[in-house]
Amino acid sequence: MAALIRLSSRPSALSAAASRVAARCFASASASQATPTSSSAPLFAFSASSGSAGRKDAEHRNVQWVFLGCPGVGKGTYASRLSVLLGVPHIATGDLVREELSSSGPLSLQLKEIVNQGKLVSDEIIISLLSKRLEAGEAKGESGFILDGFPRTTKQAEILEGVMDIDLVVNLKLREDVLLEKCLGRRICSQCGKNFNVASINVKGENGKPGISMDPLPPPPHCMTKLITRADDTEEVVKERLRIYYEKSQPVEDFYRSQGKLLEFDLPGGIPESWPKLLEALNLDDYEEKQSAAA
Ligand SMILES: Nc1ncnc2c1ncn2[C@@H]1O[C@H](COP(=O)(O)OP(=O)(O)O)[C@@H](O)[C@H]1O
Repeated sequence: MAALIRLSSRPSALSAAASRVAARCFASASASQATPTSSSAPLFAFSASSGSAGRKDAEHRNVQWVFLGCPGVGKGTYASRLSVLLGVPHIATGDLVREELSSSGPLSLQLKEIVNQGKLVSDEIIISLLSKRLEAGEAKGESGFILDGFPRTTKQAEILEGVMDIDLVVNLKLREDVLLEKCLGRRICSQCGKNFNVASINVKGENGKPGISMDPLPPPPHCMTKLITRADDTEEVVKERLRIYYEKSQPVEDFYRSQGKLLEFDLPGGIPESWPKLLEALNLDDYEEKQSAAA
């Protein structure tokens, strides 16, 4: 599929946009009326595999993509790989929440209770954390982003749409029984922060659903003794997070589907099978080869 990735010809002005995101959120009355960017906004077609003219031009910004998908689907894994490939920051709101949790800031206790029950943090808090991250990024000269875990409610999507042009929304999909196993197998290195997975998944196909196998993603020896499990990766909490995803976050898929921005991607297996297929779906397969040849 020749996915043409459309970039706005407007410069990103992240800082201004970030402040507007926060302002929008707190002005709740206007938030629900935020108008989605029309497809007639000044856009130019950009084939991400054909030289990325837009990204070289100082006047234009880098990609602004969103990753959607249930807990455990692999948003973080694929968003972070793409961020390295495209040279854009990977911004995961779950990471921003966990950073806040591990600080002794005033929000920490309040957030801990919400997150450990598998509930969503309020739109106000999450947008304030995201705004701060975007502002810090802009100060460092960042352009573009791959958002992971945001937006998670239609209100968040409307607020974002009111201030930024999202080029593409990738919706990662996986069977629910596999999602649960993947969440329960997830481990994080408490020192380097990298994610691993000890689950070995081998589910047979049934009732028309294809089978799926995924090898564990083992940590290197130096991380082995420092592995921790997220407090919200217990069976009970993962089931609650999945329930909340279907209730609150699935409508976000419809929001972007109706704008023609949603790329549905069924993961065919683990990273070795899925990564090349995802690049193909994004029309980035050549891009990876060119990048490694240039390195
Ligand atoms: N956009 C958001 N809106 C509200 N809460 C969020 C958002 N992003 C993250 N969180 C909070 O942080 C927790 C962890 O998020 P994340 O790491 O993205 O988990 P998941 O593995 O469920 O995708 C969520 O369960 C939720 O409490």
